Amino acid sequence: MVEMIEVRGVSKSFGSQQVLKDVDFQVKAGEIVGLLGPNGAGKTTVIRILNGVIKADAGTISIMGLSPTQSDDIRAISGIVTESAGLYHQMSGLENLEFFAELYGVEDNAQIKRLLELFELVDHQHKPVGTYSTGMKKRLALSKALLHNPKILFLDEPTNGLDPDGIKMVLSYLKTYNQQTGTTIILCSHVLHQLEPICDSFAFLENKTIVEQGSKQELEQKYLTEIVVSVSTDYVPQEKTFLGFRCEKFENGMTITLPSKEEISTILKELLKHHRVYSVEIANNDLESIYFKVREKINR
Ligand SMILES: Nc1ncnc2c1ncn2[C@@H]1O[C@H](COP(=O)(O)OP(=O)(O)OP(=O)(O)O)[C@@H](O)[C@H]1O
Repeated sequence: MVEMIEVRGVSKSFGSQQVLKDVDFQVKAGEIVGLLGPNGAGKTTVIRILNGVIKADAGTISIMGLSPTQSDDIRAISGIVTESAGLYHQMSGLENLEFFAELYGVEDNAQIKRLLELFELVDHQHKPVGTYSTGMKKRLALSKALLHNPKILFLDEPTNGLDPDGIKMVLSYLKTYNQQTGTTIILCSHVLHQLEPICDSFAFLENKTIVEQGSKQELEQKYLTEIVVSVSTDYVPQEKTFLGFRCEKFENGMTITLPSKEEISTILKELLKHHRVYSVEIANNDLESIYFKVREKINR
């Protein structure tokens, strides 16, 4: 995959407050990248700089070979969804899309119909947007951002305000859209576990800079120095170790701490000689656990 976005040494201050310092990251074409960090870390600021809404104080940025200062060209190849979706509430969903399609010079008449179908808004297209649920508004805002078939989609906290069903729905639409069209998607959020299933890679923004970037597999390899395996079994450990590995009992089983995944089969073989095993799960390889490891390392 080729680099779609290349950010090098970007810094930004608002007055005397430095928000970004030497930010580096890359995004490959067709990837879904999660830009993750706590509240106030500067995620929105990064998105606004990439879009040319505000200017960086230092550093270089290339978006498909363009600089964010070429804002018209950037707008032509990208779409953005922010918290304030910029929809007209007194107009219907369809009228909103027709209005913005004309504004963006979208000539493909079938595009609105396609998006209404993709985001399951056909039945609601004639209702005023003011009567839409938060989830429907998000889906309409996504449709609006995708009217001109952008190559890159920027999403600022796309799941904010949604209930669990709404979150699942919006994220699965995004994944489907990415797979169907190959559109590169950058989304920022402070809710790590939500983005884990849909992102190909992650960039962690902390202490004003990107402290780590990589795919889940790359991050696991780098940060998971031990594996905690949760085993549901009828075996009840009497000791604090099992086959020499640290273990702890819980109601229907035990957790065992192993130096690597390789030892999982060793402990299972031994257990299955005399006991039943109902499930085996790695308990510490979720994105949140890895993120805590990254933070531990940088704050050391
Ligand atoms: N236009 C501005 N003028 C002054 N300060 C600003 C401006 N925009 C952002 N900031 C400050 O920059 C910091 C980073 O803000 P930003 O919105 O980029 O963070 P964020 O990571 O997106 O946060 P959140 O997760 O809460 O949305 C905050 O301290 C914020 O107050």
